[in-house]
Amino acid sequence: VKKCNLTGQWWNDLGSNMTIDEVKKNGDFTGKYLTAVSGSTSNITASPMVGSQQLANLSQPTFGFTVHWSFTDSITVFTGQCFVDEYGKEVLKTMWLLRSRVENIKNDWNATLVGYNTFGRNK
Ligand SMILES: O=C(CCCC[C@@H]1SC[C@@H]2NC(=O)N[C@@H]21)Nc1ccc([N+](=O)[O-])cc1
Repeated sequence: VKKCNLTGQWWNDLGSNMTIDEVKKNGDFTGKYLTAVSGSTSNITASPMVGSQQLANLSQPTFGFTVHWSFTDSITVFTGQCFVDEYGKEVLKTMWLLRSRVENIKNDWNATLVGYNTFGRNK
């Protein structure tokens, strides 16, 4: 049976590193996210994340998680699915929304970035 266990270390195409702690019986998990890139001038530090995954069929689960950036006033939500590729490698295909704080509601239109990241088990 193909299996994608989210627990452990992941690296994405930007070089960011994420560590997911044990996945609880209800699918919830916590972890730490160290981004390799930032649009903020602050020094990058590790940030806490919380998330959850589907448990229905343990094969190739969908999931989501939220990163509460510790160094700048913004939040990113990721959502995606874990796949096992033809070589048996686990791959996380994700899309994200990055919401930055803006001073004025007039700037709300310009406050959310969207993108995608692929994560693997090696740097
Ligand atoms: O920079 C930030 C917080 C860090 C975001 C990293 C993003 S999350 C999606 C993508 N995948 C990664 O692994 N890393 C990137 N916040 C921010 C950005 C821009 C501004 N801004 O004012 O332009 C303010 C805060």
